[in-house]
Amino acid sequence: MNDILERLAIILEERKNADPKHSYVANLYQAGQDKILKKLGEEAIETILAAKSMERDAIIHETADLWFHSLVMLADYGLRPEQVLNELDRRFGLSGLEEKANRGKDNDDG
Ligand SMILES: N=c1c2ncn([C@@H]3O[C@H](COP(=O)(O)OP(=O)(O)OP(=O)(O)O)[C@@H](O)[C@H]3O)c2ncn1[C@@H]1O[C@H](COP(=O)(O)O)[C@@H](O)[C@H]1O
Repeated sequence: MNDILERLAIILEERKNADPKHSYVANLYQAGQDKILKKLGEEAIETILAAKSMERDAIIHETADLWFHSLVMLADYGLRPEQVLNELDRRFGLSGLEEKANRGKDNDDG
């Protein structure tokens, strides 16, 4: 399995001590949480627009930007991609419909 998410996470940690003049990621950290979240929102919108355009290369490019900025957001919060992958792994095989129905039961109980 490709380990690019983990390799990127290591770089993103290192960039916490890098010079913003020489690093896009260090620049984002310096600009702060609101800037990181703004970029994440922009990339989400650009991904949607690419999907609407139905241009496959654009969809891949914009989704990569979205995933990358999600990793920056996670790193900013001290979280690692492995934790998200573990959550997806935990959900694997559990139907979204089933999960939603169980959520309803939990609400009825409480
Ligand atoms: N994967 C990426 C990556 N994907 C996208 N980007 C940058 O994310 C930005 C996307 O912003 P936009 O497309 O909105 O373009 P923009 O107009 O330049 O952005 P703004 O001026 O609006 O902020 C661009 O500057 C891209 O270069 C990335 N920058 C870095 N990485 C990885 O992060 C590592 C560390 O990067 P540095 O910290 O710059 O060394 C690199 O070695 C790469 O592996």
